[in-house]
Amino acid sequence: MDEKMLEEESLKAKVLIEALPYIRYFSGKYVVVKYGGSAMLDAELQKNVIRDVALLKLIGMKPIIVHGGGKEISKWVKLSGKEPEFYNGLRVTDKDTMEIAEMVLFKVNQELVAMMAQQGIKAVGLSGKDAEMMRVEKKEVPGKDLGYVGNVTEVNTDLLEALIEDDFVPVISPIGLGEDYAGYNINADDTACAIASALNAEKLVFLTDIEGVFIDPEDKSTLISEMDLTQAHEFVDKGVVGGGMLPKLKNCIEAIENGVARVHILDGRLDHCLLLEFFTQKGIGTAILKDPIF
Ligand SMILES: Nc1ncnc2c1ncn2[C@@H]1O[C@H](COP(=O)(O)OP(=O)(O)O)[C@@H](O)[C@H]1O
Ligand SMILES: CC(=O)N[C@@H](CCC(=O)OP(=O)(O)O)C(=O)O
Repeated sequence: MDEKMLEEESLKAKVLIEALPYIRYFSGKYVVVKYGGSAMLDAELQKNVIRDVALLKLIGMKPIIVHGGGKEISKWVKLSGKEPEFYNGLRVTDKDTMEIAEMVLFKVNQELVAMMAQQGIKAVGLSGKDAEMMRVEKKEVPGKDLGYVGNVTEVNTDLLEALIEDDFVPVISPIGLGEDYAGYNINADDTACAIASALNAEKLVFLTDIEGVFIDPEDKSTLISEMDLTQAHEFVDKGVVGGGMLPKLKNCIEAIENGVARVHILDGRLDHCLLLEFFTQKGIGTAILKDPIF
């Protein structure tokens, strides 16, 4: 080996050593990864994300994937001749749209399951209907009927825990079982928050299409790398965050208040974002933590 090669190999060894305390800490713990549709840009990127999740599993963590697919659902709604409609970030879901959403989410789910298999990991695709895992009530908002949109009322973790105990990785789609036993469309961030809370997960990671939470999204120097609950509440109340980031940050707060130890918002378009977040001292994106940061 020449000197340059030796230097490169030694750098790899250093990376592994830096990862050691994190591997030890997270081993055996539940980590929920919310993989949003906006971060599923192409097959190569999806493969990288899935490979990272496979690695987390192989070194002893208990990962659970909750996926979205909003963009893909909108594509198929348009192909059916309708215009997708959203109200406060939630899809207005009539019966036909629900049928499309269930078909599309099943397809996305099974693609992710197959990609996990390609990495040698046994993954199982589930929706909230399986074993009544996620029960929902119809979401009521003043002045608008959202149709088949659900609020999670109960998560039954028995099936999840049994699967994980048997070494399977659950891949969950954001569909819940209604009081009328029909399928309901749930926002995927809400789904991830509900699952992570019910499992008391050590970590919940949102993979999205922006580097993290910004004070001003137009000014990249204003990225917040860590915030505590007080700051997160302030950001929501003072309207610092808007768009899709607002419900996401509210979910982060709810997850922490429900016992999830740490929540992260990362740019899922960045290659190996999960590894960079889990195994480096500085991490990437925005971390929301329970206790004040000194
Ligand atoms: N202060 C902010 N910091 C970061 N993102 C913000 C902020 N305010 C609004 N946003 C918007 O929130 C979006 C992320 O939410 P969303 O599109 O719902 O993601 P996903 O589809 O992954 O769930 C970003 O692309 C950005 O345009
Ligand atoms: C009620 C509601 O809005 N449901 C979402 C579910 C999918 C989702 O949230 O996907 P992303 O994470 O990719 O946005 C929808 O129909 O788009």
